[in-house]
Amino acid sequence: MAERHPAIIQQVREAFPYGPDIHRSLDALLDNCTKGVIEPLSAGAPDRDRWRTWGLDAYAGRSWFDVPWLWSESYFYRQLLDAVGYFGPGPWQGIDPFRPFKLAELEATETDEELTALDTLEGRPVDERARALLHGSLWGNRADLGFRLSDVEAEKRAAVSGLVADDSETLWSLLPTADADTYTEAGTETGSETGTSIDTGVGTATATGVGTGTGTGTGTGTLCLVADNAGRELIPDLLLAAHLLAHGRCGRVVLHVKPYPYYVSDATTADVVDALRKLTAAPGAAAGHGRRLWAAMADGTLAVRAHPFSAAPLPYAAMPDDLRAEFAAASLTIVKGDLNYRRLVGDSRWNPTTPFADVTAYFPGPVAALRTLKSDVITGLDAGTEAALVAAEGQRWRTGGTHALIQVRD
Ligand SMILES: O=P(O)(O)OC[C@H]1O[C@](O)(CO)[C@@H](O)[C@@H]1O
Repeated sequence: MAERHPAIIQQVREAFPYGPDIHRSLDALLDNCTKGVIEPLSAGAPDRDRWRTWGLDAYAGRSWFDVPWLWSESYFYRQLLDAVGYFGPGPWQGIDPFRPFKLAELEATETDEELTALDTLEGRPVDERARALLHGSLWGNRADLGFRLSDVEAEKRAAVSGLVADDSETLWSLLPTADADTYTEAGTETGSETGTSIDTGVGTATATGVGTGTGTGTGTGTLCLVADNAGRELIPDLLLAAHLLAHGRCGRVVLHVKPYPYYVSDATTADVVDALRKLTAAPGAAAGHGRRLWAAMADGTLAVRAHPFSAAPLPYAAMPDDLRAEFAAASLTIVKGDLNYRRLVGDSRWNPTTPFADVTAYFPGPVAALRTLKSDVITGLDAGTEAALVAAEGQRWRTGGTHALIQVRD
């Protein structure tokens, strides 16, 4: 925090032609978050009461370094938005201070290369495509601009492809195909699926509302996908969603994004729009997926939610009743990324062999975590895996962003 938050303030300051008032507010925030104490929100702040119930009354007056890390980080982003006039009123209202960085990534050569790689996936057996898209979504989590700010070497370090935990078979079992006769997970395709591409069209999936998910194999259940970063993570998330809908593995996808810019690159509704526009404008297979996702938004089979709790400084165990009801009704909730993992299992230094099922027992329905490891929090490892990681790397495997996991509690 001592290094990353000043660096973020500097980058935002340089990215926009802000006027003197905003520069002064940024100066004040820099001073406050490095040397000062947590200050309450102004009386007129629309979310003041919410933050008070989230702990502001208890933490105001304390050093930023003296309260839970998750809380401090979340409040920093909230205060940064205040400093740049995001909550208005005024000319900078609603202007995402991280947008230039997100757009640069969306336009990067690497993003285009990843989209081109989709073409080679077309025509591959459907189970291979499903696995590739799941792994694309998983490893897309390396694309995290906030993390890279304080760890510039992160992107250059090679990913270790063997996962530290892999419950993907359980994940697939929670997303059964609509017609089990045409496709088996083992990779044998029979009947109409043989040789077809992903282009089967999302419209074939039955639209259902949140609350009708059953996970019984009808392919009509709801998948909640709790997104993390925009750009190079959100695009593969959307492509995975397109595949699951097209193959009747769920009838509806609800994409949970942040209600406002957060942790630099976290996805908001505007970023979903940018990602879909990027897909539809791309050459090759990507455009078709983009168009079908666009149509899925129109017919409701793909929905976006921006719940205030998605940017709360609290663990998911403290989720409000309406969100709990949504997750309870879903066939599966996929939770993306490192921060969401910290919120899912609790932001604690767990013994790494603590069962994932135990720490997520409170979650109201089946839940899967797809995450690259960027913080000390880890659960659900078997003792042999942990010992091998420690022998090879000391404790660096926990935070380097080179390892990944798929963990599921059904
Ligand atoms: O985008 P992700 O995967 O949630 O990563 C964010 C994580 O990176 C960090 O910035 C790195 O420590 C953490 O604050 C946070 O858990």
